[in-house]
Amino acid sequence: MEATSGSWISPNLRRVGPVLSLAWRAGPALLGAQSATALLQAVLPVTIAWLTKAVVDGVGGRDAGLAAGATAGLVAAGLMMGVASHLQSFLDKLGGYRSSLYAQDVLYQAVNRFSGLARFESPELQDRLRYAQATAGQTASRAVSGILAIAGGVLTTTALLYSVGVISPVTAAFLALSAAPAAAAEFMLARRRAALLWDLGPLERREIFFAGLITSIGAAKEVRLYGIGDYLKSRVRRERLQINALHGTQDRRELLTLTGLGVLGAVGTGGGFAWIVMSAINGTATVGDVALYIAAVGAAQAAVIALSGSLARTYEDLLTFEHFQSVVTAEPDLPHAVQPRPVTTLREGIELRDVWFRYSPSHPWILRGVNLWIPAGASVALVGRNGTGKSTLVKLLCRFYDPTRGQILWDGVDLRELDLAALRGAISAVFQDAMHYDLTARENIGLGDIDQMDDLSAIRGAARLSGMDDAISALPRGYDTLLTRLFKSAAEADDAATGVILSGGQWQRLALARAFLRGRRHLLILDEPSTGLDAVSEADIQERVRGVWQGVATVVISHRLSTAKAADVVAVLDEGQIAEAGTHADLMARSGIYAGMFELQARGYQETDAVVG
Ligand SMILES: Nc1ncnc2c1ncn2[C@@H]1O[C@H](COP(=O)(O)OP(=O)(O)OP(=O)(O)O)[C@@H](O)[C@H]1O
Repeated sequence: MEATSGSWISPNLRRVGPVLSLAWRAGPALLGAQSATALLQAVLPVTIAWLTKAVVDGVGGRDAGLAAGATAGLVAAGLMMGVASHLQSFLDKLGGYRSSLYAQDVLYQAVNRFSGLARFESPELQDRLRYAQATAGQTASRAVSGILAIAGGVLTTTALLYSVGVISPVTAAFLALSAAPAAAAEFMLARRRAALLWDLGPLERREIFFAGLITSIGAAKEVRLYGIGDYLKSRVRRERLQINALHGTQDRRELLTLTGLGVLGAVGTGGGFAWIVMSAINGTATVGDVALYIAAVGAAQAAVIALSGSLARTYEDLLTFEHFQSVVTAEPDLPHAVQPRPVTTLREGIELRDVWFRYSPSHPWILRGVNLWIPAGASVALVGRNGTGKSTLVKLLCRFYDPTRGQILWDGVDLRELDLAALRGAISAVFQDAMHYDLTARENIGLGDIDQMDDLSAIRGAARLSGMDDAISALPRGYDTLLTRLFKSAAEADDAATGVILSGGQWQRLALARAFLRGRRHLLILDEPSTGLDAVSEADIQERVRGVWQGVATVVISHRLSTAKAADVVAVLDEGQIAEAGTHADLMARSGIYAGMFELQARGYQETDAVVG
């Protein structure tokens, strides 16, 4: 990472442009006002130092006009100073609201552009996303304020040094001696702090994960039954101890550096003071010059402290902003066709031609030369043991990943050449790990086709097909009932009206309703659609699915071979390849893997009357 590499000033300067550009796009007038106020705040301390000299010289030289004019100027400058600092913090806050809204839009738009899944599985991206979200929240606006403060601080310090230099170059040298190392050291410390931030990333993510298990409702049952609360607490503690140790090292480094700098600063300002006093006694400087020095030292020390603080914070913010930039400027995760071809109604079918796939070069091969034909209008059941790659195969059909080798052809056209959004629009799916949205029943179904979100009759129609209409209608607020107990809608004043929790089978039916709402698309994917359903419900759902999607190419994954039996073609995935494919009758006649599995299940039913999954 750059924070630990050799040249670090220029990368930071390069980051300044994008930060300012973001603030500019979020609100140009506001950025202008922030800059003007920062400039005013930068010149006021120098003006005050010179006015102080003029007052003292005016009083010493009995020049009433000079003393009165400079005093009036001092009062006005003091007034402006008071107003400017409050105005600055007000404008910084306004700028913060604007740029965080803008940055949030840009960030989530960029994340929505990740069309595949691989990026979400990268720990590095997860860390970057966390920092990018922080940036979208506050970091960008803090960086803007910081950049303006640094520019102002540099201006103030330079002008003060110059002012002191005009009356005594040696004194100015003493003052610089006290200021320059402090600024340089803050840079160095900020750089280390930024590197620390990156090292803390994985530790903090693990800490959040374990802490989340202790507090989440999802894990509460197992945590209590297995008695693992203390174990999880110790994992949180272990991560926190490591985080604290890293912080402690940095804190000790800062203590030593800043103490050394404090001593150096005192020597510098003390030396300068001694020099200017001696000069005044010798008659080579005026009493006003001594006053200027005292005012300048005070202002310079305040400016350097503020500048050092701004440098440190802004350096960290700029580095965090780098993560935001890397996310929003990331290349597409799946190559996009230059001239994407439209997705036409599936006429012939989908062909998997020698498809090889692994999740990354360091992962094992999951699919090893799969050849499969999914005819238009027919249903294909994909069966096989756990972990043989059935869900992986359907993820490739949705183009969440591209095959590592081989091709998937939609009526002869490679999926990579098709318009990706149109391809996704042509597919309806119920995934094995279907989402439970902590939203209302209406929204849970409406998300299947966002255009119909407000069409209650369409939503009810989908729920009726999945057998959920009665159950939803009986909920406290019908279709507007929250299906979670985590939130409370604004309208709900009492506890009795808060959300409900559905059963596993009801959630599964809701996922089916979401797919039903999409209506007939060109390809239907059902990955374990009967998970959590009792045998009667399963048969009922199968019937309904057939009714709606008769004639639509369907891929169904099921461990219940009664579902497979009903399909036009059964394909057995084994060791990364299609080991057998044909009708149920063909495969039974072949007495191979499928026939063995089917007979085992059938025997289970006969002997125990139970379902063997
Ligand atoms: N995102 C991923 N990254 C790395 N490996 C993965 C990923 N998803 C799945 N795998 C691995 O790929 C293999 C196939 O998984 P997949 O979910 O496709 O199997 P499956 O046949 O659907 O299994 P099941 O019948 O249990 O649902 C498994 O070994 C799994 O660990």
